[in-house]
Amino acid sequence: MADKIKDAKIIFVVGGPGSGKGTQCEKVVAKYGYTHLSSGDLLRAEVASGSERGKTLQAIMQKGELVPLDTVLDMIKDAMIAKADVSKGFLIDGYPREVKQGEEFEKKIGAPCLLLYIDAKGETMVKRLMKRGETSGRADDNEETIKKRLDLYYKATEPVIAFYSSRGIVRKIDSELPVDEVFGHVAKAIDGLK
Ligand SMILES: Nc1ncnc2c1ncn2[C@@H]1O[C@H](COP(=O)(O)OP(=O)(O)O)[C@@H](O)[C@H]1O
Ligand SMILES: Nc1ncnc2c1ncn2[C@H]1C[C@H](O)[C@@H](COP(=O)(O)OP(=O)(O)O)O1
Ligand SMILES: [Mg+2]
Repeated sequence: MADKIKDAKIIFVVGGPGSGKGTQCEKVVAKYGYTHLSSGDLLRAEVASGSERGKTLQAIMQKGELVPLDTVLDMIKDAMIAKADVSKGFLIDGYPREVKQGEEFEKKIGAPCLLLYIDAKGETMVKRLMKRGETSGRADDNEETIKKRLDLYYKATEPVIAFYSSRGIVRKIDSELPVDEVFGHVAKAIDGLK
């Protein structure tokens, strides 16, 4: 596994709920042709399959909690293996959500060359998620769950940024700006990779 993807770039995309991770990843795919793997999308696909495991996952996500590490890491790993031969780069969106997830990813898969830290104010994220909730159909885009997701983000996920900062691979992106301007900064960070 590590062999198969050793030439592909691995980029972690980290930020609070509603910060704009998915929006920026879509644009990176369009411009650079990287493979976008969103942990949340992979989990929602499992829920949509109607499997027993999906039912368990749905209950956790509806509460705004994190699903077990092994479940989400296995899903990402399988998805990476499926694309390993054709992919020049992987955008890992929504993972790691806690330091332990980053450590396990590196043990089982490999090291990231860049962490895009998509940064928006708490109040901005809440506003965007409430708006997204009008049409997303997502069980977690409601006021009560949004609050829990934000709390968990500050508690569990922000330390991830500090952890990788010491390695010098974090690029902080101001996601308060209009989408295309945010993308300008994202593209600069990616163009800076060798
Ligand atoms: N820079 C931005 N300015 C305004 N709205 C944005 C911006 N980035 C994302 N959004 C909107 O905010 C919502 C959440 O974005 P999304 O990409 O789904 O975030 P995440 O994947 O981080 O939860 C979406 O409705 C999206 O259209
Ligand atoms: N890496 C991960 N570890 C544990 N749970 C995760 C996870 N990624 C996603 N989940 C679960 C819990 C999240 O609240 C839910 C939705 O995730 P998401 O789609 O990445 O949200 P968003 O894009 O709004 O930040 O799925
Ligand atoms: Mg998303």
